[in-house]
Amino acid sequence: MTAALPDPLLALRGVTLDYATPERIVRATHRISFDVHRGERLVLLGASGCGKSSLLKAVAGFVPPREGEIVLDGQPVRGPGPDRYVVFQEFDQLPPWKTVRQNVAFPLAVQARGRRLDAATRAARVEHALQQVGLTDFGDAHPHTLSGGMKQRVALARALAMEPKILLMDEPFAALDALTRRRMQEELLGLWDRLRFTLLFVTHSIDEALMVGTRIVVLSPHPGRVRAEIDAQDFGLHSGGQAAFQAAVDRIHRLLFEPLQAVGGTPTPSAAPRREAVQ
Ligand SMILES: Nc1ncnc2c1ncn2[C@@H]1O[C@H](COP(=O)(O)OP(=O)(O)OP(=O)(O)O)[C@@H](O)[C@H]1O
Repeated sequence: MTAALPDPLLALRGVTLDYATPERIVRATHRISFDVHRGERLVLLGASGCGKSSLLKAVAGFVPPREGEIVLDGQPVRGPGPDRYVVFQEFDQLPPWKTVRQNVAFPLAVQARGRRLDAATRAARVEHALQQVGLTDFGDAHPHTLSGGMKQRVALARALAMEPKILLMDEPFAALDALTRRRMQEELLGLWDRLRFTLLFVTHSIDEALMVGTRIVVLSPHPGRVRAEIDAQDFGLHSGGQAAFQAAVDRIHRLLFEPLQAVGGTPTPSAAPRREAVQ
């Protein structure tokens, strides 16, 4: 007997996203379906323009689907909400005049205007978030005195203080040099090891997808369709030189850039995505 999978935390069902421009309708994604389970690090991987950011915005509630639905913890997504937190490339954009503690408290204070969150609860959440990311001793420091990795931890503490059900990250490390990017990935995975938050992470780097994700949804070029789902649990930051890792990179490269027939798929728009382990 096979054990039933638990209900997904996040489910996208046939999500088509369109943008109306004065000249025409731009289709960003076509009938995208995938699940994200609790504690999973799901990566959306695809070439520029395949609709990754649009999907993230739709999950965040900023772009309504043209068709299909997005369900978070059993509730249809109808707009933005505190149960989802988007971590932008903000590590260097923390207001420099605010201390670390004030930076972490800020989104919570903004959100509290619409909700009943008293000051004591907010302060407790801030301290807890600082402790979760190991920055308790730096609460009174200002961002310019911190390393890049510590700034990322501040950004994540801001998110954790909001207690969202899922963290959404859109190419957070794209603008960084290779060494810094690597350090940031280490910080992120180190925190995940301790806290096991649920992460939906967008990238166009195959290596990053394999290292950061426990599972990868590979999207075809514009408009994005699900091309394959890849199990990446066995890869991590230190898999780089391994033959199995290189084989996975090559396979995903083919999935991304070769016509569907060439990699053994069915060339219909509604083709079911391939679910495969690449090791
Ligand atoms: N506000 C908008 N108005 C019109 N078209 C848009 C808008 N936002 C995105 N698009 C179009 O939707 C498609 C998907 O864009 P999106 O930014 O989601 O792709 P992406 O995969 O995140 O790309 P990148 O990796 O370059 O950020 C593109 O063709 C883009 O031009």
